[in-house]
Amino acid sequence: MNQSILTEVEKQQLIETATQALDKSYAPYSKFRVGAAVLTSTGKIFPGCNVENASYGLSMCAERNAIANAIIGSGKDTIKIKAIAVTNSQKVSCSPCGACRQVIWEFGTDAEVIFLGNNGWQNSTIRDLLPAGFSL
Ligand SMILES: O=c1ccn([C@H]2C[C@H](O)[C@@H](CO)O2)c(=O)[nH]1
Ligand SMILES: [Zn+2]
Repeated sequence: MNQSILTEVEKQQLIETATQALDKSYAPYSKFRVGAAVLTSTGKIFPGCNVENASYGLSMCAERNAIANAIIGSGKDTIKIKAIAVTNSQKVSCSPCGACRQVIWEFGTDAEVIFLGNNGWQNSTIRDLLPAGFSL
């Protein structure tokens, strides 16, 4: 468990936004609803949910949809991810998948990652989850 760089209010708002995003999830195939929320360095929070497809491999994770939403909603060339929270409808331990870790890394090598672990909310960093992430 890492020390959080967020205020308690920021953390609760991020978790609340990720939890609300669960209701928007489109997951008729796996029935595994995922909600995520990105906190940018400007202090704004953006939600995302997983969106599946009948062609299963085209399904998109909640984390990457939240990042896309943050980019669209930020109106700047790029964003900096301060933190990302992720939760799921089954309340099982679930950290971002490998693809999402690399995409988080792209927009915040110091990002905090808050996810539902085995014993409730767990704090980590993208550096811990993705050692030696790829950058150009
Ligand atoms: O971190 C994760 C892991 C899985 N999923 C989605 C993809 C798919 O729709 C469903 C089951 O894998 O969960 C996410 O959104 N984020
Ligand atoms: Zn993913």
